[in-house]
Amino acid sequence: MTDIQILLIEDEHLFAKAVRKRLEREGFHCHVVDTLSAATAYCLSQPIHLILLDMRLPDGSGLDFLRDLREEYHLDTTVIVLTAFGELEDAVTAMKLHALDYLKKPIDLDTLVTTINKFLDKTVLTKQLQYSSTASTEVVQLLGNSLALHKVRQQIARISTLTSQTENNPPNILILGETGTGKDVCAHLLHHASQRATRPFVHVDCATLPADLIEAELFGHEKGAYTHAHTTRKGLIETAEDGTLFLDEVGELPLELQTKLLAVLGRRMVRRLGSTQERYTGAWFITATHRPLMQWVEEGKFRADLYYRLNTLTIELPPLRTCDNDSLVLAQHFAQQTAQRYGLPSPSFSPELCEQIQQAEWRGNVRELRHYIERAVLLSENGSLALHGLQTRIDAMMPTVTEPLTITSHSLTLEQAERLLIEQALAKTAGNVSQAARLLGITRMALRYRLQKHGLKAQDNDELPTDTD
Ligand SMILES: Nc1ncnc2c1ncn2[C@@H]1O[C@H](COP(=O)(O)OP(=O)(O)OP(=O)(O)O)[C@@H](O)[C@H]1O
Repeated sequence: MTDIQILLIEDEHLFAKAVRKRLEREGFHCHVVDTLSAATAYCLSQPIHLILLDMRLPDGSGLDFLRDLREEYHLDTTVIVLTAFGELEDAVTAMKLHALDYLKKPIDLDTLVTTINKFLDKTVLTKQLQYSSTASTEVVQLLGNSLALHKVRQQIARISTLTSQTENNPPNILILGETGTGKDVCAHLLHHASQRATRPFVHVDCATLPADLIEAELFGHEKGAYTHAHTTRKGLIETAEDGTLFLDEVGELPLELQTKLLAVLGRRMVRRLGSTQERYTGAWFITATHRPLMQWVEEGKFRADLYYRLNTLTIELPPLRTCDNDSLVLAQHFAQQTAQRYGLPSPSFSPELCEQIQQAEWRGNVRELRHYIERAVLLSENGSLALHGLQTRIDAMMPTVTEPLTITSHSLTLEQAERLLIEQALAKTAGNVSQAARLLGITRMALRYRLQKHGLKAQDNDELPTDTD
């Protein structure tokens, strides 16, 4: 990663996710917000090199934001405007407000990256970009001490043993998991541990490719196959050769393409659009999705036969909140890594910070934790990590008390109130001690102590042995 910080202001979540992933692959840091108010708060608190600004946001117009940025906050951050069809006038106004460029939607991600790189070429950031092209090849790992992560690493190792000994087509792998849990990392690890490590690894993000282009992108086309096919081009399946084709967000594939993909997996033959010739593909198919694919099969949104074909083997990445203590292990790793990268003093974690990191929900999983920690390290003084924001996040997750507690002659004792709250928390979390502890704002250890004190029992469905608290 470079230290180039990009802020994407966009409320189309799938598109935003695709852009963010692509930019991260290029070695940039990308933070996404979906409202102008969040964007303003972010711009005023974080160093940003570039803003990608959508014109229509739920709480106002991108132009007003740009005007405020320049005239009220006097920020000259470079802005690239993303406009939809018919918003050309807005683009012109944006240029007058010193936007660097505008790109028309649907945005081609290659063009977006080229535009960003052109901007970087022109600035003093060039050096940092050169650093990124070497750093982006940094070895990726799935870190974490939890049992759940350990199981994932074991699965990867088992598949690697299988695939490192044979030239035959390895089994298709389906990687499942919430956003930010490490599905990309997992796909790369599988590729690098296989016999194919030195061959192509082609990453296709099915959520990014526009529906009308995706078929030509995947299968390629002959010259003249359709209006804009001016040359013959091979598709991404062919480009993967006998390496790996990683179909990310495979749940987003339109149904008719699911049928075509099923045929490729069955017969291992690909035919370019407009061609009669079939070509063999020896690519290893790894797919990933954050969607509940099985449920989608039941709802008719995803082909059952393709689902079963894709998940010869399934790897399920656990959400960070179910991997006790991993958030802290990862936080310390990311903090150390960031400090080293920027030549900062080794960060120190106070006991309160450790506790807060462990109690936070991390809905965006490892990605969110990583970004939070990287920011905290960059903003910290003398290596002592700042807590800004995290406490607010935790407070926001705590249930709000709508009625003030009052003492009456027949009210509960403190002891009884505590027991009642614990019982309610356990009922809410179906007996899960970790989740109940989070709800109550105490550590798992503290909750266990209180459970014992009140003679309460909880269903222990946690991942780790209790002494790891
Ligand atoms: N266990 C882990 N150890 C170290 N880094 C991790 C781990 N899991 C994820 N990361 C890091 O978190 C970030 C997000 O990971 P990744 O892109 O693989 O997630 P993802 O599941 O593919 O997300 P999405 O569904 O949004 O595509 C990356 O920077 C990755 O290196």
